[in-house]
Amino acid sequence: MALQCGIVGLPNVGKSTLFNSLSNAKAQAANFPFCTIEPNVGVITVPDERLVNLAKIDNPKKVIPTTIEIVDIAGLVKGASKGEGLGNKFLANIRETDAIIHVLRCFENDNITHVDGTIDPVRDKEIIDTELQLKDLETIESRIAKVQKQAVTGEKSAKRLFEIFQQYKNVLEQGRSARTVVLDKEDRKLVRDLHLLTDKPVLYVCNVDEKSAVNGNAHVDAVREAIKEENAELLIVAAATEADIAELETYEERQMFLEEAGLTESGVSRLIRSAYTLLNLETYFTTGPDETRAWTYTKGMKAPQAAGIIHTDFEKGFIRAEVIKYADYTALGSEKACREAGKISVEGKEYVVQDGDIMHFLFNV
Ligand SMILES: Nc1ncnc2c1ncn2[C@@H]1O[C@H](COP(=O)(O)OP(=O)(O)OP(=O)(O)O)[C@@H](O)[C@H]1O
Ligand SMILES: [Mg+2]
Repeated sequence: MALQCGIVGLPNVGKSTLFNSLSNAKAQAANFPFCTIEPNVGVITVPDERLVNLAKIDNPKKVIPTTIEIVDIAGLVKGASKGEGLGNKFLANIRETDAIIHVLRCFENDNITHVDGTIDPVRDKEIIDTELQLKDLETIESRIAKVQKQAVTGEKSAKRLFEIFQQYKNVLEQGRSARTVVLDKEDRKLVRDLHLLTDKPVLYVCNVDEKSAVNGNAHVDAVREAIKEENAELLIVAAATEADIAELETYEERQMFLEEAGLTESGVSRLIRSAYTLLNLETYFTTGPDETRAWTYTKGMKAPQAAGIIHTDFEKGFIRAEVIKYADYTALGSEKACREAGKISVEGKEYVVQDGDIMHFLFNV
């Protein structure tokens, strides 16, 4: 299943415009608040030069990039956690995502309505954060009520859970996000089914005008200062410009347009790369005469789990993996040459897959 990133922000800040610049599925983007009600879902193929280079070597029948899903969600307003605006429905859409792309309006334009009258991305960010935190507080309070009894009489894990919930509650009550609570691996497992909104990794996208696409502006600086302690990524994107670029037919045209705007890489590529880092994702490849394909896995995964992404049987019946490094494959030009040069390593269940590995799994079922 593809990972999902949800685009959130106040109404009319450019969420659908950003969505349109990212995906081929088109959402309605217009200058009025609450233009989007039903979430728009788009699939983005992850651009990867290595996939192209491998395909050049093997010339397969099919080349399959890996994908992530982007969801354009309705705008959120103050009071959403209490059902204002599109309130709870909106929050349910966010709960289903793996990461949040938080769009902040950092462009001045008197013709585009701002629901709060002035351009102030730091205030906007706080409005959204507060709503998400209030919703999390509600979740945590109801969970605390449930484990309270067990925490006194029950097992050690229930006691620990109770402590962690209290920690979350304290943080949220101070107006901070759940992601500021740092847990070790064991504790993480305990709270796996909690799905707090403010625990999801977040990427801030400062939506600027075309002139500020490269260096940003004072609004961007203010956001950068405000998120300094959050351990979050910030990306400057001129969404309206990017959406125009995405409309162009050919790669050459798009490249020319980008250069005119002073950009070397499209916002789409930058955003996807950031989302990958944010979600702790890497890519391995499989390649041969039939198919060259990129697979997304979570950093640190061992060979059997990584094989399970292709098919659960690969994980269940895992025997071993043959691994070729991308650099060797492209330098030597074929699997045969790699074999002859001793560049294929045979790895077992404990092998930790590395970004760019070319994998061949052996399994029996
Ligand atoms: N960087 C930008 N510069 C100028 N105008 C922009 C920029 N980004 C978006 N806009 C304009 O802002 C308006 C609102 O954009 P959009 O519909 O994408 O907002 P939204 O956040 O999806 O709103 P809603 O929450 O109502 O769905 C549109 O007219 C769009 O063209
Ligand atoms: Mg919209």
